[in-house]
Amino acid sequence: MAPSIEEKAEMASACNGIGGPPYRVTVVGSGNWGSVAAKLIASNTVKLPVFHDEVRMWVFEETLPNGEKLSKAINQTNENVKYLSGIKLGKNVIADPDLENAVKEANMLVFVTPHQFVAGICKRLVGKIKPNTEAISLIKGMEVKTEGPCMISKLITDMLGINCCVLMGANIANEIAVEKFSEATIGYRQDKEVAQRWAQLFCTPYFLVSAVQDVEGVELCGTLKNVVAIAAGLVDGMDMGNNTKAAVMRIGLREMRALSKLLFSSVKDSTFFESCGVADLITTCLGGRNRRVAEAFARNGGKRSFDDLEAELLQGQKLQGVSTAKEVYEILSHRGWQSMFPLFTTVHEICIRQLPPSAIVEYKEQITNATVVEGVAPYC
Ligand SMILES: NC(=O)c1ccc[n+]([C@@H]2O[C@H](COP(=O)([O-])OP(=O)(O)OC[C@H]3O[C@@H](n4cnc5c(N)ncnc54)[C@H](O)[C@@H]3O)[C@@H](O)[C@H]2O)c1
Ligand SMILES: O=P(O)(O)OC[C@H](O)CO
Repeated sequence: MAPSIEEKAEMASACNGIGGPPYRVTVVGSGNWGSVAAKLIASNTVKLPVFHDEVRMWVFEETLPNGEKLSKAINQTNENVKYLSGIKLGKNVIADPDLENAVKEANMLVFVTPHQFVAGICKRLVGKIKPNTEAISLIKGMEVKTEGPCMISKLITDMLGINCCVLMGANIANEIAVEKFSEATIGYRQDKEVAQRWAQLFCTPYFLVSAVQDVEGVELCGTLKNVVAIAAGLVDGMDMGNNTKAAVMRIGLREMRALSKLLFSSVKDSTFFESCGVADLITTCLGGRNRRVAEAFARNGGKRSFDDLEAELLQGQKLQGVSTAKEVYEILSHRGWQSMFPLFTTVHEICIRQLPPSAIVEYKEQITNATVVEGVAPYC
């Protein structure tokens, strides 16, 4: 049985000497994964004395078809009726549509929104968060600025002046929501203790978390695999079979590793063998949303846009792969690296309908002739 509030306060006071649990968590985001993350976290905060029971979850407010506000519906039903219906989040999850109010007491912030919204959210949070707050980003994506790529964890650190770890992995949210076993990887910069606290917050018997000292490696794995997932979906949409899909995944993994290492020399090879690496690539290419929408795109012969298909098939959930392919393309073209990354380049050109879906395997000439990236064995 979970301890009572009084018992928790007593235990916390014994373990921190100041009375009351020292850590208070807010989840910034409430989409499909955001809601599952809140559920995972809430199941731990009620049990562990170092955390306040309550988990605030910031909701980007919207009006449901019945006229009700989403945040109110979540608090009444204890379910995110739009993004994760049928799953109880835990009574200690409180939906809050007021961003400032949601973060004002927290000293552990979990960022989990589609990557295109993070800069706007952080702008609103400047000067509004408590000193010594720690953050973790579950967001798979990056921004490209004039000076080059900026990972989301770095953007959070730069804009808010707080340390930011990352958590990525083979984590299709709907499967974790029904407590099917999976693993995840935390990437941390220096402070192992902070990483361990995040692991404590997320770990459950069905969600095992490990930590590696490689923020950029972990985050780039989570980000770049979405581009490969688009390629895998295109292959599925043209019924090209398992061998072709495996080939695309292998080439994609190779490009993920090569680009990550070119962008950040600190990235470790071993990171690609963690859950955030090859395992996430596999699950995304088998069962993710990027794969699914790309399959529909190819089945339509590229006649309907990704935006159109995303809106129809995902009902408000967001794809990350199409915008990431564009961001990667910007990096590659700025540096003249397109020929070294034929799969990434071709995915973008298909997404913008400059090339037909079938081009996903027609670029093999380029692969054969591709410049070999330092440290990466030749393609053929
Ligand atoms: N869903 C998964 O299985 C999964 C698993 C692991 C990681 N992720 C990553 O987590 C991140 C968040 O994904 P998700 O699945 O929780 O979200 P989602 O795609 O299910 O939902 C979209 C969210 O964006 C919000 N939104 C819409 N317009 C907005 C705006 N202008 N400003 C702020 N928010 C707005 C919506 O309210 C909703 O909460 C992504 O980077 C994704 O790649 C997702
Ligand atoms: O559904 P996707 O394609 O956004 O992928 C979900 C997760 O990132 C899988 O780990």
